[in-house]
Parts: sequence; structure tokens; C-alpha cells
Amino acid sequence: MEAIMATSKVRNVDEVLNGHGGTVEPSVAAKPSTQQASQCNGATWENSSMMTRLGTGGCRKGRKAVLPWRFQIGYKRPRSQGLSQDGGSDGLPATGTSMSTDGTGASKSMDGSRHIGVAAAASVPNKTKVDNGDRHRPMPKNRVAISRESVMASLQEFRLIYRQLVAQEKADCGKQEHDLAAFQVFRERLCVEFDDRRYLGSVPGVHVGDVFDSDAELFLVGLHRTQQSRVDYINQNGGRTCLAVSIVSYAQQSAQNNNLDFLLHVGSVAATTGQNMEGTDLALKQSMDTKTHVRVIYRFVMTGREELTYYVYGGLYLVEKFSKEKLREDKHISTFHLRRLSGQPSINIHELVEKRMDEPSNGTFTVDISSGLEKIPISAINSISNEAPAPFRYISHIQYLRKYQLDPPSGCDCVGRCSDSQKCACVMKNGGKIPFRKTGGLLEEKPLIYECGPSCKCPPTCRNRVGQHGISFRLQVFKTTSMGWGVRSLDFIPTGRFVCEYIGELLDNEDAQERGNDEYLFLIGNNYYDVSRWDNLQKTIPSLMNGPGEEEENFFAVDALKCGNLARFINHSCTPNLFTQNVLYDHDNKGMPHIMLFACEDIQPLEPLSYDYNYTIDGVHDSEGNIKKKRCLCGSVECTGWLY
Ligand SMILES: C[S@@+](CC[C@H](N)C(=O)[O-])C[C@H]1O[C@@H](n2cnc3c(N)ncnc32)[C@H](O)[C@@H]1O
Repeated sequence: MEAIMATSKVRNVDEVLNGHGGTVEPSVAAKPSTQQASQCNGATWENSSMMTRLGTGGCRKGRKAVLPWRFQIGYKRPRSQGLSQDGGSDGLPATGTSMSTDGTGASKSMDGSRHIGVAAAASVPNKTKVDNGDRHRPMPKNRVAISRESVMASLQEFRLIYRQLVAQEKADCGKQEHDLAAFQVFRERLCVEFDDRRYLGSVPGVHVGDVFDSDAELFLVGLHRTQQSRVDYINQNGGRTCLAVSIVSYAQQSAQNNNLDFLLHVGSVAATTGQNMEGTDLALKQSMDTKTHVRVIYRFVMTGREELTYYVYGGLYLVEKFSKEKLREDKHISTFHLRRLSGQPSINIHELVEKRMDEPSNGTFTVDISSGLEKIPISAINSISNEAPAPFRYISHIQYLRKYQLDPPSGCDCVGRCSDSQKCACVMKNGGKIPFRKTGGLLEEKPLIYECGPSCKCPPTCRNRVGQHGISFRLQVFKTTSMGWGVRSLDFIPTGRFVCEYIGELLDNEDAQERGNDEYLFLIGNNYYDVSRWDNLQKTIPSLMNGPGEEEENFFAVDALKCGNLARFINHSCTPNLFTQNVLYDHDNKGMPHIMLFACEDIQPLEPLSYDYNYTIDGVHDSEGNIKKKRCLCGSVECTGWLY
């Protein structure tokens, strides 16, 4: 019986789930009762602390080419205004993108932008989003639009992680375990506001005929969200109604022959005559009574050298009728007859599966390129080719040469969070005002900011300590199509928030020139007195009032070629979403400020991070003194055309 096969397969998955600390909600599908049915069934692929480390960086040799300074700290566009607007987006404004379907199969986000159509065409009903527990949960703030593109991107990333785990571990455990491990990595590290709700009707971004490799993938995209049962259902009306939302059908003969118009589903419960219908059978019956559409996913096994299982989304069905088949004396089983809605694309399951098998499997994934040095793992993903980031040594603090070991400044005596601006020495150094909001966002871009430091008496929670605490958003290095590697955030980043520091080796002018690094060199400490940029703001900072001092006569640079952090991968844009900020906290030398990158606008999940490299066009020369030119590929409508 199909139902029995399904259950035994699923049990293995459950064992794996439990074995790894994954939490499985109590199943009501296995042994349902009418009361139990008032809770929605389904295992959740919960977060787990299990994490597999998949690679570390090494050191690569320096390059020969000698070039002048590459980056100049700076930022041309006057975006700092946006930062000072109170109430900005530090309060995380909801820009939710919950989907609605307009009956044409095309979906719209709440901001009105259209995404590629979902499942089927005109006959597809409006999709309703429902919670696992029939509760109304507010939409997570700033949820990324669930478009076809984002569903496919998630799937691709999940497959990459899965393949990488299989390849790296070469473990003797079965496919299911890798599914689970990959899902855990995906969920913990990659997914953006992972949406684990159950959907009624079509699922945004998923098309009829989409092929999936595992039930973990079905869960991931939202087609079928239970591990225990072939039928997934939801509760409505406080548990009084339960409705089937999806069925995984073990491909029947009719489906093998590409006749998908009808589906015969054998119920899961062998009941005694006169016993009330329960669990998933009841859900299917109530879907029939309410004419609720049910998604059907065909499970398809390809036998060859090894047996491979695929799942093909067949579309939406209506439960037309059910009948009771007598088993033994007093036992019967319910059989449900489903009919496919008209107007949906016709599909050939065989062909689709074979096409999926032939798909090339490019890509690399590294769980944490920082090898644990950052508070939050920094994953690296390449879904374009098999190239991994070139080796470099990941460091999370600036490396000073011994000759530049600097003493910490005297610091403040505050015992609180430095909120008394008249008494705090560090606040005074900032011109009498803490430069950060209570929520950590920078109030405005400034020539220089003094954070409290190691000699201060204030606690780590002091409001005047931000950049020194390091990364707080999930950032990911990813392969771009035209600019090599780049960095994106997996989280929403509100305007003004600290993103990361540009870390590398601190060199003086001479050493930097000798290194001849033309890609990862950041010139620092030279822009305090750029009046056009600061609009006299430097006059509000006591240490800058008297103009350049001795310490600013030498130029320094941060070189991230051999050693650095993820900031070395951030690309240039003519309309950047980050700006660089000079910050001092652990020493007082204005010639060597920390280069902290802050968001100059709200940054949506998966949006590439960028800042303005601020090259002088025609100001970059090769070792013979010839002008070097490089086209800018930032793709912005305001692109000047040249990086330098
Ligand atoms: C600091 S690295 C950025 C990370 C780099 N993409 C990588 O793969 O390691 C700077 C180099 O990236 C490339 N790059 C960054 N932004 C670019 C842009 N807007 N247009 C063209 N190339 C860019 C250039 O080769 C530049 O020298």
C-alpha cells in the first residue's frame, strides 16, 4: 500500500531528525484523533546547533605589479542627510513583501512590483497564507519578496550546500541525513527570513512541472511541509476545520503514462465501520466539502545504477469524491478521487525528471570563511562556477607592525553608558554628542568619530561603542557575474547601521608601494580636511579644529591582499549602499583610523553591498607611469563608466 511505504520512509527521516537534535512536532498524522486534528501536524525542520565547517583560507603570495594608491576613503554623494533624520529606519520599518495573487498567475509584492507568475494560469485560485497553528502571525519585517527568482536561488543554494556536504564528508550515512544537514545549514546561515508557513493553493515562486530532489526541498519551497505524512493539512476556525493542502503521491501508473488528470489517493486510516473519519482523511474530506484546492506532488523513482527519487509538482487538484473500500470483516479504508484543475500547464513527468538529471551541478559553498573568527559565520557561495575564493588569511582585527604598536587613549570615567554628555571625555571628543542612536545607528557621517575604548570605565554596552563590537548582520561572500566576488547581506540592514570594518595589515606609504598590491589597498587617514565633503563639520570635532597635525603627515594604508576580512570582497558602486567612516577607539593616532563601513540606505536581504572606491579618474598609473583605466561594471543608472 502506498500509505505504508510513505510512512516507513518518513520514519527514517524522523529518526535522523531526532538524532541530530532537530525538533519534531508531535505527529497527528500517524495516529490521529479528532481532537488531535485540531492541531496542525507536520515536523518542522528546526534550527539546530549542528554545523559543519567546510573549509578555511590559507595565504597567497603577494603580486608584483606596483601601483599607486587604489582607494581613497571618501564618499561623493551627499547621503548623510538621510542618516540624521530621526526615526529613520533604525526602528526597522516594515517593508514586508507578502504576496498576493491576482488570478492571472502573476504575483505582486505589497510594494506593487510584479514578479514572475506563480504556479498556473487563470483557473488558479487566490492563495491564502495560513499559519501552522491557525494563528495569525505578523509578517516578519522586511521579508524578501517571494518571487520565482528567490525560490530558485534558495533551491540552488540548498543544492550546493547539500552537494558540498556529501562531497566533503564522504560519510557513510544516507542521503536523508545529508538532506537534513544541508537544511540545517541553509536555515541557520543562509535563508532570509525563512518562511515556514503552510500555503493554501499555489505557492509563490513555484511552477507546475518544477522538479525537486528530496522532501527537504519540498519543505524548503513550501510545497509540502510535513515529514510524517503524504498529506499535509492546516487547521482553520480554531481547529474546527482542517483542510488538506498538499499530497505527495507515489507515482501511479496513470502518472507514469502522463495522465495527470485524475489521482486516486488511498487514505491512511483503516477504520472500523461506523468510526468517524480522522486526521488526514478528515482533512481531505473537508477539502472536498469546501472545494479547497490541494497541491499534488508526484514522487518518481528512476532506477538505473542507483535508485534516484524525484518529486514533480503536478499542480492543483480538487477532491471530487471519496469512497470506502472494505478491507476485512469490520475494517475499511477511504479512497479519495481527485481531479486536476483545468487550465494548468500539461507536463511530462518522465521528460522533466530526465532533464533534471542532466542538469550540470556547478558551484561551491563554504560555511564560514572566517573559520570561527567572526561572531557570525561568513559563508561564501558560488552558484556560477566551481571556483572557490582565492586563499587569503582571514583576520578579524587590524594587524599593526611592531613599530606601530599604539597605546590606548586615556578614556572616560563614566560608569553608566556615557549618556551624560557633559561629563564623558569621549563624548566631548566627539563635539559633545554621542554620534550613535540608542539602536546603534550612526546619526550622521562625520570626519572622525571617537568611540569609547579599552581604558574607558564604561561597560561594553555603552552607546558609544559600535564598530568595535564587530559584525552583527549575516553577511555572505558570493560570486558575481562580472565583478569577481562580492558581499551581500542575508539580513535587512537599516540606514546608519554598522556593517563591517575594512581589515588588513596596516602599512606605511613606503611598505605599501613595495607590496605593489593593486586590488586590496585602502588609503586611510587623509580626508579629514576635505571641506567640500564635510561642509565644515570637522570644526565640531576638537581634535580637528586646528588643522592637520604631525601624525597626519605620513600616509598609511590597510592592505587586505594577504590577510583581511570579508570587507576585501566588497565591490565599488557609483551609487553605493555603504559609506566609510573614520573611527578611533583603541589608539589616538589620526593617521591610522579604523575604516568602518556603515549603511547609507536601507539594504534589503541579498542586495550586494558596495561603497565608493573614490578613485581619481586618470589618477591611477602603472609602474612606468602610464595612466591605467578600468571600466566600472557596477550597473548603476548613475554609473560614471570608469572605476579609474
Ligand atoms: C577590493 S576588490 C573587490 C573584490 C573583488 N571583486 C574580488 O573578487 O576579490 C577590488 C577589485 O574588484 C573589482 N571591482 C570592484 N568593483 C568593481 C566595479 N564596480 N567594476 C569593475 N570591477 C570592480 C576590480 O577588479 C577591483 O580592483
